Amino acid sequence: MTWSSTGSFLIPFPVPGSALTSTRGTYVIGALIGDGQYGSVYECSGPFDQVYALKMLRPANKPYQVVKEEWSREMLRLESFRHPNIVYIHDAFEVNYLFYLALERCDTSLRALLGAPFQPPLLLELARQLLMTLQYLHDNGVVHADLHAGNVLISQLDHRPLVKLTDFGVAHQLDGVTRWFRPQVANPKILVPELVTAGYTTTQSDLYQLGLLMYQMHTGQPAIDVNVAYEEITRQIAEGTPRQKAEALGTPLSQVIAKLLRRRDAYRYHSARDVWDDLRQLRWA
Ligand SMILES: Nc1ncnc2c1ncn2[C@@H]1O[C@H](COP(=O)(O)OP(=O)(O)OP(=O)(O)O)[C@@H](O)[C@H]1O
Repeated sequence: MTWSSTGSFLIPFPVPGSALTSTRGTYVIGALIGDGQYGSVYECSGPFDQVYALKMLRPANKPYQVVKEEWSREMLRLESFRHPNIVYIHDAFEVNYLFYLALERCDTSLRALLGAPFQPPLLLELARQLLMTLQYLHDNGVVHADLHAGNVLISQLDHRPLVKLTDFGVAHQLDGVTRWFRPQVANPKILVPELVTAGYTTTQSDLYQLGLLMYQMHTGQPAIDVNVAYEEITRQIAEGTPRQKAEALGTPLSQVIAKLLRRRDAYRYHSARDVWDDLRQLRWA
């Protein structure tokens, strides 16, 4: 049995075969799909034998009340969205001091597909769906702020790939302002220039993160080397290395990616819609 330390008490994590009951019925835990920084995701079977991805928020030594607030925020946010490219939430519940979200089970994540250059039609289709999703979020004043390849899930992989954006634990409601001043983040996967140099995030930060994803889909390589010290990562970002790498590619798509990766958020595309206006006109050799 796996044990977790949450401050003063030890709480057992669920194991395959165990059952968890919410007001909507019983969920039987299956295999662990994966672990992230803030959660563990299990395959599970729901009250009508449907398959879900059950995300358990990892207590990670945070006080009970803090974890509960994070879970509640993510649940309310997911419940408020109605978009075909945002992962669907079916249930949310607490069992034995642990918090769960029963989510639509997707086939894979973008992270699992990266490693070699994507064929242009696939890249364009994934970018189109991500742009449509970001425009929806930004129109509703929400910054995702955690747009890395592990959070871009994909369904119907064998048929017509359907993007499902997930993980709104960090997402922020801008409430009329354009900049969200926030504590520095430790996760190099989600750093953006304005956060590194001025301590804020904006809707255009999501476009920068999309630029990083598109660069990697286009080349098979990350635009930022994250296997180095944190200071070196922030230096690459502050000095504009990703944009320079994109420009050096010299392909039609690379010009769009380079504009997404501009250091100054004001010089990037102003909206996801503007990005698609350029992308749809690209001609591939
Ligand atoms: N609804 C889902 N369907 C299928 N797989 C999922 C689903 N949600 C998450 N996963 C997978 O579970 C794993 C863990 O996800 P989680 O969101 O906890 O962390 P992460 O995205 O890997 O990293 P981080 O915590 O840094 O964001 C990932 O491999 C992710 O692709």
